[in-house]
Amino acid sequence: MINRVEISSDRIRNSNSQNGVIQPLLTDLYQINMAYAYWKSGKHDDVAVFDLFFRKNPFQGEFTIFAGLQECLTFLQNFRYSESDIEYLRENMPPTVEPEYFEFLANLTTEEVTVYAVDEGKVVFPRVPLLVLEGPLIVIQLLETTLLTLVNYASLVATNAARYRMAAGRKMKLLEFGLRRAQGPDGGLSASKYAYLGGFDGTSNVLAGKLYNIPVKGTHAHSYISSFSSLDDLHIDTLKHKETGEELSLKEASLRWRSRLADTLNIIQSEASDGELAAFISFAIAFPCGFIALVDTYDVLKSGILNFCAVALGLHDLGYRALGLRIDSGDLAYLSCIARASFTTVAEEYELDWFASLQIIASNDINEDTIISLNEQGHKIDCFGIGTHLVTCQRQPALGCVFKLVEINGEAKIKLSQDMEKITCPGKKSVYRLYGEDGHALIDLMHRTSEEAPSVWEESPVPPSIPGGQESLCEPSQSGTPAQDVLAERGTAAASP
Ligand SMILES: Nc1ncnc2c1ncn2[C@@H]1O[C@H](COP(=O)(O)OP(=O)(O)OP(=O)(O)O)[C@@H](O)[C@H]1O
Ligand SMILES: O=P(O)(O)OC[C@H]1O[C@H](OP(=O)(O)OP(=O)(O)O)[C@H](O)[C@@H]1O
Ligand SMILES: O=C(O)c1cccnc1
Ligand SMILES: [Mg+2]
Repeated sequence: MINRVEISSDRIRNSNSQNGVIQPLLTDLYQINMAYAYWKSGKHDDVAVFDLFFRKNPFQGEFTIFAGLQECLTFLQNFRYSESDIEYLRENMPPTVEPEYFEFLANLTTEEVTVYAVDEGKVVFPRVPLLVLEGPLIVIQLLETTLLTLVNYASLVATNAARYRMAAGRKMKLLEFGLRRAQGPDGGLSASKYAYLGGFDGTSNVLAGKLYNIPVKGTHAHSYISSFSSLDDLHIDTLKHKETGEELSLKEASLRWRSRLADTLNIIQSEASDGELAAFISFAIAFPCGFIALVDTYDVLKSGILNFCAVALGLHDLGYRALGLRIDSGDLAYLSCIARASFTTVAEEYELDWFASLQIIASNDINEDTIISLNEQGHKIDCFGIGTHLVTCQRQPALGCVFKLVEINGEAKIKLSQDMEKITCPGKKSVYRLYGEDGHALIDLMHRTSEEAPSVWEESPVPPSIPGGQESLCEPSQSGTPAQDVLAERGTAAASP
């Protein structure tokens, strides 16, 4: 399950450019101090093995999605202190530090480091190493903080996104809207990237779309609606018919439809906002093939739905189909049901089947519990736009991945603690995800690399009832239930999380 990966593989060379702040000085000072002390005490040639792992699943959940690997490998491949880095360290470390140390740092690369890793995007469990680094102690020590910062938030957001996906179901469209609320520009970019990895369909973050090839999507804000006060604010109200090219008034068409629809939908036309209608018409003229309207600026039931349907039908007269609407406040379950019922009524009344399946997007402080609650109540939403709680990981703001020394010069090392949770599993380990005959994953089995690999169809001494095999993770395995690789060879579908 945890395989050797090439730091300089094609997938790294071909990967998109890395955020400029990911560089060797993006670390804690104590790493560079330790490296000096190692160097000074002649530990240049010591070979170390470090495990990167977490102790507890986030969000009081049962799983974690591993993310950030590609960024780690790119970082390792490019690892090199620049001249200005060295200059900075020279000026900021104590004057007693020997000048030769800075020469040593200037020539440091990760060439002698071997990386073993779980595939990015896999489901992972506590205590199982996600990354194992083997190589010169000094170099690996210098990598700790950066690797942790690359994996911790990435995996947390990917896990959060996967949980939202599980709550919302496969069919629901999920858009990430979090940039404005993220922990700074960097957090915003990472959130967009790893929410997509965790199962979202797209992002509103344009730079993330460009850098990471994520679909970018967007509607409009309340400011667009409230910038129009009346129909007089419409400077342009015509649009070319999609097929004939004839220039026709979308305003006239929408107004005609609004009068008819007021009867059809039983809404008092005079209570609907003309400013909102003007905003919808102008937005539809700008995006006739992609018209989505935000309908809650004034009143969803008295104004937004009526104005949206009027412009959608006006657009239809001109040969275009609207896409849908977005609701950003109020009771999202109730309002979505009313919106859908209105679409169905219009579809039936005017024999326009497609109108019944217009998209309903909901947003506004949505979190996992909101989605679960909406499902229980029943709703007609097709797409959630989710920002704040997704990117800030409301329920748990950090994942606790750690990076621990487990072997030095072939000798296993342990960290003891009064706190049982903090005791490390010593030694270089291999990890096997064991699958049952039906293709479902049973446990992750971890043992010393020097021990024999588990073999197919041989009984495991590990009780299968232990979830994730976690309590037995430090025990050596003599044999095992069918292993993933062998099942794959036999053509059995291995459970891929
Ligand atoms: N039917 C529902 N069931 C459960 N939660 C809902 C439902 N409808 C909306 N929510 C959630 O309830 C909260 C409503 O928040 P709040 O009262 O601050 O917003 P609002 O008054 O509707 O709109 P705003 O203050 O943004 O104009 C949001 O988190 C929203 O996602
Ligand atoms: O609610 P989130 O999950 O963070 O999703 C993003 C929010 O950002 C936008 O408005 P913004 O919150 O800026 O303004 P608002 O308070 O008027 O909704 C949008 O309309 C959403 O409400
Ligand atoms: O496109 C949207 O509707 C959007 C984008 C960011 C934040 N809120 C909404
Ligand atoms: Mg909001």
